[in-house]
Amino acid sequence: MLTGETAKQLIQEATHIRQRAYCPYSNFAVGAAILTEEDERVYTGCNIESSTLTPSICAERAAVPRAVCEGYTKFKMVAVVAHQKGTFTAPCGVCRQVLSEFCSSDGDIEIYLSKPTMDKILCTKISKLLPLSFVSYKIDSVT
Ligand SMILES: O=c1ccn([C@H]2C[C@H](O)[C@@H](CO)O2)c(=O)[nH]1
Ligand SMILES: [Zn+2]
Repeated sequence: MLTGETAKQLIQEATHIRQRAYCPYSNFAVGAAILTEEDERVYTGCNIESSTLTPSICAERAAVPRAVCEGYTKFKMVAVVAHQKGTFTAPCGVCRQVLSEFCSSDGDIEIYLSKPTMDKILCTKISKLLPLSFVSYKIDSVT
């Protein structure tokens, strides 16, 4: 359970798991941490690559099954940590779709993008990263 500066603690958890990244093909290590709405649990993941590349899994999607298998399906916040010069590392399209499945009861997820140094942190939300996602597409609300 996180208290106090929750987003920063979540970024620290993502930074920690990033050390476990298995990324011999890209050499690009990513860590992700999910804070659940229920019980404020934290579940983390790192990217895991395959020599055949296609089955590689992103850090965000490595963290999701750890939360869901423990019974947590409402995500309040997600932190993503990588080290890319001059830009933030944002979740890929597939991860955006997967995360949007598990929005908290307000219908959104806060997303924090950071480097391990935390010198700059970008705060956004899944509804901004993936507007009109498949799960939120309600035919009656579109005129
Ligand atoms: O948000 C992201 C972006 C990229 N990657 C991984 C996929 C691949 O292993 C490596 C290079 O794209 O980084 C993630 O895990 N999360
Ligand atoms: Zn991804």
